[in-house]
Amino acid sequence: MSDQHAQKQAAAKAALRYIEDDMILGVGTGSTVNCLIELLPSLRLTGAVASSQVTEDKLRALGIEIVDLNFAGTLDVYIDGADEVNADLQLIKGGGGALTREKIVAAASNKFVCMVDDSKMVEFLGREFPVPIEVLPQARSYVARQLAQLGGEPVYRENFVTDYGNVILDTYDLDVSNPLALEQQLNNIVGVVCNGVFAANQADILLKAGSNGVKKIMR
Ligand SMILES: O=C[C@H](O)[C@H](O)[C@H](O)COP(=O)(O)O
Repeated sequence: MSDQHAQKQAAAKAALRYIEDDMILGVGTGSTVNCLIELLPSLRLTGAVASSQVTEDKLRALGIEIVDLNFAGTLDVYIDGADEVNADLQLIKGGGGALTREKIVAAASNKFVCMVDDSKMVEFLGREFPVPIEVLPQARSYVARQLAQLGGEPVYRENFVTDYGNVILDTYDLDVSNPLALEQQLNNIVGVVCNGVFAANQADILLKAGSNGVKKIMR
């Protein structure tokens, strides 16, 4: 087992304290969340709102009831990972392509608990990891030109279709110095469904796992 995997498991274990009996839990997507999903059968959940088809399938396989967000109301807690996190608990997400459904569930939750290993912490978002942008297929080329005008370098994610039937432009070199402003600016491009900057829906609590254990950071 790699150190990094052990750290993901430690972060997932630490996240259990935010889950209460009879809760409908918002569940994210990715390898860190997969460590959490393995622990869920021992809990007494009413059900879960899944942030992707992949997560939904994993939860179902473990016998966890899937709840449609439209019938769940506001969730108490959403737990997910991230691709990059800055000191203000703003995030880049969407490496697995689930950003839109993830942002919806995060927005519909009172508390967003984010679990990461040390490697995800950055001083500046977007310097290494590109910003994933979900785009309506027909608008792909137009949106790519708009992103280039903003100084970005969009790369079409080949052989990938989102849960909503859209495509992803992984965009390098965007200026993410003001994440909230960039998030809004990207949303304003016609044809963009959602972008992977989570500034308006940043994490409330960060569980950061490192070689010395899991540190809790509050917003
Ligand atoms: O679309 C995928 C999600 O945003 C994931 O939460 C993110 O990519 C982190 O995944 P992992 O825990 O595998 O690093």
